[in-house]
Amino acid sequence: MRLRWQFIRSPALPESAQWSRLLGYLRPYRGWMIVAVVAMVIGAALGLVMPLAIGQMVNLITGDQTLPIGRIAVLLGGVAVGQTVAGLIQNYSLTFVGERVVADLRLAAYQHLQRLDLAFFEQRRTGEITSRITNDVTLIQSTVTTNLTTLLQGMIQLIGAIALMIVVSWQLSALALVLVPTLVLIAVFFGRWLRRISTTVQDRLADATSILEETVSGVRVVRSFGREPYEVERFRTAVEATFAAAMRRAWVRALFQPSMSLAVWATIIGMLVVGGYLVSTGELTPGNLVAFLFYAGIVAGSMGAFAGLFGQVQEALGAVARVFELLDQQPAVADAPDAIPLPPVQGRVEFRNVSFAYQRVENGHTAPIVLRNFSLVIEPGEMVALVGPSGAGKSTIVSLIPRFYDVQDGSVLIDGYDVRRVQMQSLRTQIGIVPQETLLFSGSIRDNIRYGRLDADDAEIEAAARMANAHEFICQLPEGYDTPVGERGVRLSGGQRQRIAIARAILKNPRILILDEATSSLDSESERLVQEALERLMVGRTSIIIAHRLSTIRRADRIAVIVAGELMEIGTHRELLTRGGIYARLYELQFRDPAPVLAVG
Ligand SMILES: Nc1ncnc2c1ncn2[C@@H]1O[C@H](COP(=O)(O)OP(=O)(O)OP(=O)(O)O)[C@@H](O)[C@H]1O
Repeated sequence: MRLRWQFIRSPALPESAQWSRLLGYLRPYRGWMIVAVVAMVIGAALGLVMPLAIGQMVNLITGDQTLPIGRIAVLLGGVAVGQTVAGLIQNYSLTFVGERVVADLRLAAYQHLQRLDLAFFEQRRTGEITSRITNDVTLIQSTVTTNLTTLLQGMIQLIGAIALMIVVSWQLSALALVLVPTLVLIAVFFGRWLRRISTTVQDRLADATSILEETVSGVRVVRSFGREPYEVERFRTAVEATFAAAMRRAWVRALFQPSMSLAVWATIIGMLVVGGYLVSTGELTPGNLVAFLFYAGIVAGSMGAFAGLFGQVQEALGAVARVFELLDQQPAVADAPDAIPLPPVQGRVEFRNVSFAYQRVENGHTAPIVLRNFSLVIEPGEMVALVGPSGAGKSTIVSLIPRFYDVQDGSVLIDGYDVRRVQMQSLRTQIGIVPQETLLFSGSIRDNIRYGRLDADDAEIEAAARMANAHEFICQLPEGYDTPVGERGVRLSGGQRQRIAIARAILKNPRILILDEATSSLDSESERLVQEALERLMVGRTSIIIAHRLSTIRRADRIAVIVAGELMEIGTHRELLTRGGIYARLYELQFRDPAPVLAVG
């Protein structure tokens, strides 16, 4: 199924504005474009000389010709060589411009993507975003280059050929004026029909592909429910639908070719009959008749090409609109124009009367408030554990510190600086995040740790890995630090990935640390290694932990109990227990429940 894009739509640009914007991308390469256009004009002009030369050759054979054969041969040879060279130059320069524009657009779109806020990514499917930067940009490539020049070339040839046809024989031209457009109309009719059916074939194929994708990535679900026969049946239905659509297309294609050749032959015969009559009356030389037929062919070819172009240009216009829409997407969270760099901080984090709701655009519903008048001050070097039921807003609270989202009310302050007043880069370099699930990028273990600080040398990486209790297991991998990880690399266990994340954070050396403790329990040895690494990491930093384990909570300087987006209690473990409130109840539950999880989330 194809979902519609859910971009926050800026008013769509009119087509002409999109064209001129697209042409803007050609501007840096106008030198190459000029070369291509000149080559194209020369090629088209030579193409128009060719029938004349062939006509002369025919006249020579039939004895109606005065030009010596040597001259004609040189002319024909020259035209052929000239056309080849012009074609070569045109192709190369056009490909160059096309590929450059694609590369520039892709880069611009990717750079823009990196500026967009997290909410943008959460509201869209990954495939849709990547498709804009890959498929849509590629579609544009042919428009900006080949299609534009084909149009230009076709026009030159069309006008030139019609003019020469009239010069050669006005009577035949009048006939052609009726016959050739009929031919083109037939081609256009079939072309449209074919395109419609082709779209259906593509849609059916996409249905089958999405079943394939879903069941490959969700193979565990399929197996665990024993749904293999069901999935095969689902796939079979989709494949058969594709087959049926493809056969309808085959039928139209099969009909297309003979009908077209019939129409072409009828046209040629018509012209030959009238032309033959004109030759017999001496009004036309045989060579001119041949030349005329060639020009008629060129006219038909150019008209057919225009018809084909129309569809392609429409398709490309859609792609252009989609790419520009992405480029025009404004980040909801961006540096203020007068943002200052955040100086190195001590690490005091303050939430001052914060109210927050996620802005969801697609349903038009008012987003529920997640945090209500939330205030909390965390002193430099302090370790605060956030606890509370699932969905209480713990992850939301920590995501406001690096300004992943902007608050609707109140403010988040770091060392007294409002996070909206400072440059995001300077803010985020001072914050380290160790998530529940660590994403490793494709590359080696070393590259993945270096992600914490790109200029770190090998010794620093190793030291960080040692502190994170990761050095030992890394050394046991087949290629040590150079072992590839990620999609096609080794698969690391949950505990190992966490220790890589900790090593990254150690290398980054941030003043403020955000930890989202993993909920899935590790085996006790792995747990001990992770805990030890975390403790080393937290020393001397402000740490905010979304805590799930009692051991972590006990160690915290203060525990903040969050329920439904509000701070219900705060204090040390002991204080909160003696208070006998929500925390005490949660703690009691903890003892009745053997799982070492306080906040289920
Ligand atoms: N990216 C998001 N977009 C929209 N709503 C969200 C988003 N993330 C969380 N929410 C909603 O905000 C509320 C708070 O979620 P949050 O993840 O902060 O809770 P939590 O206490 O961290 O829960 P858990 O322990 O289960 O992770 C929930 O109702 C959730 O549905």
